[in-house]
Amino acid sequence: MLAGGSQPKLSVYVRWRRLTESESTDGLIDHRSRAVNTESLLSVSVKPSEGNGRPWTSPPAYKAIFSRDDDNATVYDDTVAPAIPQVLAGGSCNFFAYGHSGSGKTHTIIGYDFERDRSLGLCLASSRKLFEALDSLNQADSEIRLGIGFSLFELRKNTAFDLLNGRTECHIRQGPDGRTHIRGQTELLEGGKVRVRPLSQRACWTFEFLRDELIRSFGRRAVGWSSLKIVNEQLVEARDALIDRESELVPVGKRATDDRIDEAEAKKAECETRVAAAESINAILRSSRAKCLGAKTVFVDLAGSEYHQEKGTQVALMRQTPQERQEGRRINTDLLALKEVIRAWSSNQPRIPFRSSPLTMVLREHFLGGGGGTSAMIVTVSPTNHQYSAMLNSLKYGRYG
Ligand SMILES: Nc1ncnc2c1ncn2[C@@H]1O[C@H](COP(=O)(O)OP(=O)(O)OP(=O)(O)O)[C@@H](O)[C@H]1O
Repeated sequence: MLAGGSQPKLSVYVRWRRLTESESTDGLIDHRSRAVNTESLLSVSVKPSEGNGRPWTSPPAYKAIFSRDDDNATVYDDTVAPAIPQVLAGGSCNFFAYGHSGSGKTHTIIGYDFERDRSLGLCLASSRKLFEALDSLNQADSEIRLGIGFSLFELRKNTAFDLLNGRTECHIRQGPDGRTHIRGQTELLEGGKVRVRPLSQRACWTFEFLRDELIRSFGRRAVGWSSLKIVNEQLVEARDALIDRESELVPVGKRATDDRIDEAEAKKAECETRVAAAESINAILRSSRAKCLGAKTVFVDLAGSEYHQEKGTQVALMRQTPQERQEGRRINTDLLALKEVIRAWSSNQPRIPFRSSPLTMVLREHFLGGGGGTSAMIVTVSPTNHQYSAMLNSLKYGRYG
């Protein structure tokens, strides 16, 4: 690994993917990194070893470059480990993996080998460290029991799929409080009550339980299309309100007569309950002796960057069906919106365009709820010549951090 210096608001890292068994070492991209001085960020120069791709040199933009030989534990030590004290002090941190399909985003964020500690993805390595710290806090104070509330969902088009709850479809809405809410279906119950299911959050008290839940629910993601996965880990306490958010019983103001709920009343009741739930959670957060309670760590495994096109650029894609083209356009909109949000947020602009896409709406509170936390993007790239243009696209996206 090669490391640079200074601390921008979003740290950007580059990770070269290890070669797979079917890839030969011929035809590898020639790449070098350099820092102007020890304080500066690194600049990367790339050119294909054969073929006619143009050489390119980035401005100083990257905090560190991970080589093909660096494993997940090395990436964790440099990117997430420094943020753990911030999370334990109540801050919130965001980590994104950006890159073309097959470049190693899921390998980095989730991991594929759960038996070897050094292979755990960033979200599991982080929760393992957090559990070690929480165990000490729990032992030191018998009146508190801290754990991690974890949620996992996939974002496709305008819908979030709750992977902890059988891949239930959830809708992304902006509430009157300006915050984004991910809500499942509204069901009518007996006695004129409505159940509004928010995105599930599983309370975990041990690392092993969280890991097994993640492995089990991760298998429920859609296959065959490059999708976007978000893992959210929040520090919680074993008092009811935080854990019982999974089902909220809301009395409907007006009893339904012909099996149809008065929509306005249901919406009002939903809103009131949400406010009440938020207030009771806030009361717990305020009264708790644990200053880390409520801190969040978010890991985002972005969709394949080959769909990302800036105006005037052309990226060659395989032959696609109309449905794939439509989904590709949606991915492109999300990635472009995220880039604009990062750009505005990193340069402290007064207006950040969070409402431009469902992805940025969902990430809004994570960007704004920083509270002394860190944000980082790991740009994953393949070292082979035939993925030169996709690799270049990814490096260029990451230089704006
Ligand atoms: N740094 C690495 N070391 C070893 N194997 C890797 C590394 N990066 C990726 N791989 C392997 O390459 C394959 C593709 O990686 P991965 O599934 O993480 O790609 P991806 O970017 O998430 O792709 P997609 O966008 O299609 O989901 C996997 O088999 C993964 O284990």
